[in-house]
Amino acid sequence: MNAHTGEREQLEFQAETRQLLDLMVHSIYSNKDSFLRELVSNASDALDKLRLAAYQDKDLDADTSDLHIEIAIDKDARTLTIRDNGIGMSRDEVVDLIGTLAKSGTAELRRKLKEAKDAAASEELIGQFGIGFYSTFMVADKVTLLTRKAGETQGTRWESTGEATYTIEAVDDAPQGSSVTLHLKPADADDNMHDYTDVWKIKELVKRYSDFIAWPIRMDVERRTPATDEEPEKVEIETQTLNSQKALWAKSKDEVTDEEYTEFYRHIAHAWDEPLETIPMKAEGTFEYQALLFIPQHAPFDLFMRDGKTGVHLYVKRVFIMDDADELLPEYLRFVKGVVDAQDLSLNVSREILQQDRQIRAIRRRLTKKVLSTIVDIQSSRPDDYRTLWNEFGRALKEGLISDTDNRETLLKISSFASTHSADEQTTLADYVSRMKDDQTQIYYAAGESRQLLENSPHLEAFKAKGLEVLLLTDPVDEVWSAQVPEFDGKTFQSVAKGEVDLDSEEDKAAAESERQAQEKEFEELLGWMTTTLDDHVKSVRLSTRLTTSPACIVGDDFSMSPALERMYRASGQPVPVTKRILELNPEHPLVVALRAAHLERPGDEASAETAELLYGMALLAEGGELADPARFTTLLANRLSAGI
Ligand SMILES: Nc1ncnc2c1ncn2[C@@H]1O[C@H](COP(=O)(O)OP(=O)(O)OP(=O)(O)O)[C@@H](O)[C@H]1O
Repeated sequence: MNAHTGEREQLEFQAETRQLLDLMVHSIYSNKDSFLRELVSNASDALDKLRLAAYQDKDLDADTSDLHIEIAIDKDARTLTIRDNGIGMSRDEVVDLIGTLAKSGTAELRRKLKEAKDAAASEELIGQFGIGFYSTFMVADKVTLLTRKAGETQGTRWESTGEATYTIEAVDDAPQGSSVTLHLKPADADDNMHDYTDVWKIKELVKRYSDFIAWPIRMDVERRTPATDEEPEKVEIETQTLNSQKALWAKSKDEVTDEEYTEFYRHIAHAWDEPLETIPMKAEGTFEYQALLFIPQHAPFDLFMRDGKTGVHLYVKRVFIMDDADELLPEYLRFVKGVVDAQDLSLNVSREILQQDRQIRAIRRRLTKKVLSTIVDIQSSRPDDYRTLWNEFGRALKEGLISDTDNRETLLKISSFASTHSADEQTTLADYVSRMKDDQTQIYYAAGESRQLLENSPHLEAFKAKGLEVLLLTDPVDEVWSAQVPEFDGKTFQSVAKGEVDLDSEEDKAAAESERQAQEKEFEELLGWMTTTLDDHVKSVRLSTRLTTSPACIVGDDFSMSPALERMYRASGQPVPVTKRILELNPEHPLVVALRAAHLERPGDEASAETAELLYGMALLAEGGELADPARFTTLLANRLSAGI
């Protein structure tokens, strides 16, 4: 749609945006000052983008001679304007970026905000999602955005009161870049709403939130010379630069305050919370670079989304090159935010070049090791922070167990898992090993969809009876790493649902073995017959050493895929052949004993075949599996029950 100057259109906000705006207007967030940080942050990004665009496209018709941010106050009109001469936005971009919430996950944010009971909970959520431009409606009852994209001639004016609609019109004389004018609500000290037309307040906020911004933030300030006997009062306007523009990553840790680090983190990560840990790094020598990394306190909502963002920005000699430089850290550390400033790369380095660059690979190795060793330190010295970190990012870190064999040992060390040892505390592998029984040689684990399902699964019966601790793994990624990681501290990982388990202690072994042989003989006929009868469903039927109370369970081969993993692959659209597993029977269970007797007495009896099939179905249900034909199962069950009554 093309509009010309004078044609003002009224458009509606997308429903989700409207609700989010509503929350902003009625201001659930107590730190109202932060709108300024958001606007300055956006302006700074726009300047970064323009510098880069001009560098990459020599023909771009843009003015890059004095890139800066300007803040203007109009006390009489009660407006505050934040202006930049950066990249600007086209009309379509304004509609897309400002009129709709293009971000995925917005619906989720809204739902969670509704559930959030108090301001603290809301703030936490905003920290997770970020609300950027919309934060202006916390302090303004009308916002005007005037913008012109660098290289284009026509500008756009957008205006809204934060209600259902906004207006948009084309303008001919807009300067390059964007200016956002806030028509301020009345100041209200009780509601943390300061007077944002107060020069000192603005100076203080810029200093506090945006001092490190690399571009000058300027403001015209009145300078009054008091009247003397000879001269009347003189009022001059002086343009001041409010920020020091110092790159924090180039400073050593003791030169920077925690507040400065926090504000920088918020700028770089588009976050509203505080970092859990700040990691400054400096490398001199062959590859010179500085890095400043942050581990957040909260996982972003898109941590597990396909197009989720990675967090490290690349600079070359202080010049912003790209955000989301995903070559700088492995994917499993995508929650780490920050910047890397490399000295020896070319300014027009592309993503493709990054992938092959030796220096980048060396930086990536160093950063990875540093982040992991930092987590090791947090684990040993700040248990509460470690728990937060693991709860938020453990699932991502466990992906590293699969992809990063170089750091596997460290990753195993920092991992924690639920276990049968405690109902609410997770355990490290080292702690598990310290509790192992004298003759225990393996680390046992059960993998599945929920703790409850695993705890009650027949697979765990003998482990429980013998007091053996079992890790309870419920993340999809657990199924994958546990099958690939060979060992921890010399102990192999053994699934309770795979292979044959031998839980007898050394002294009991001989007795158990001879009893087993006797039982094998006794049940030989039944097992052979059941294997044939259930041929469509299972690979074989055998006696179990893991059951104490259930009649039967189903187990996989040592290397077969578990049913949960099969379902996961199928859900993601990958074809997976059906693997037949093994049905194990509990030779002590009355039902199994009776079935053996019935089969011997009346071979070929339909009732025995039905009972065999029911046993298989029950074992499947007990592990949380799904019946292929539930209607048939219920019919068989009804038959058997009525025959018994
Ligand atoms: N001053 C500006 N100049 C150019 N583009 C801008 C400017 N301000 C905002 N934008 C565009 O609008 C988009 C949305 O801005 P908004 O502040 O809502 O979110 P954000 O900065 O992307 O992320 P966050 O919500 O985490 O702050 C930006 O990504 C940017 O593309």
